[in-house]
Amino acid sequence: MIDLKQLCQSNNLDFDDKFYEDCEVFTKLLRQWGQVHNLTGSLAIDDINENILDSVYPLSFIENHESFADIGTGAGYPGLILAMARRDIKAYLIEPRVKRVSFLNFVKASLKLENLTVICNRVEKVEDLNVDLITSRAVTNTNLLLDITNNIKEENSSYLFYKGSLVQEEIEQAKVNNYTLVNRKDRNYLYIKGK
Ligand SMILES: C[S@@+](CC[C@H](N)C(=O)[O-])C[C@H]1O[C@@H](n2cnc3c(N)ncnc32)[C@H](O)[C@@H]1O
Repeated sequence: MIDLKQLCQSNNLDFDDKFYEDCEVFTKLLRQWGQVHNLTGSLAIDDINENILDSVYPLSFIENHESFADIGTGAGYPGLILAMARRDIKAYLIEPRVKRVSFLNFVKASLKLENLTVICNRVEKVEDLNVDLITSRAVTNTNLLLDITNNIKEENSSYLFYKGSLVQEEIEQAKVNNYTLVNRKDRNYLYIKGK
């Protein structure tokens, strides 16, 4: 089994001990809830650690943001993990499926994540929210993501989309400018800067 701290450090990421303790609680709860409810894919520890690393990896290259909203957080990747890693940033998780929202709220309460708000809705129906970073993994293509998040963006919002091999086609289709593309294994992180 690969230790999460070692995994993060070998990727030039370091967090305080509290983050790793929180990840242990998250992992335990995910494995408990995941056996009963259909929350996510693999519940193997190594896969959970890899998903945690995938979630926080962009913290090594993105700018500082005051708030972010994660679209379609599911069982927690990447938005819940980002909120655990950066308790100083206001975090919103937008997820319409009730069981997944119950799990996210249970983790929020267990870890006393005061920076976190979980919204049970589809993003296009969310009102009165504007954030300066919008994140999403495995929900829909870039063009559609930009479209359905129009109501929660600020004038200069940035975007961080966790993409796979189709990222270049998506960039062209969505006519994206001013972006950074960072690759790690099969993951392509598409960071579209608002300013
Ligand atoms: C394949 S799961 C991905 C979950 C998580 N982001 C991950 O990478 O493991 C897609 C999630 O997006 C949510 N979703 C789908 N359409 C959405 C929408 N319009 N607004 C917010 N969430 C949405 C689904 O309920 C589901 O939990």
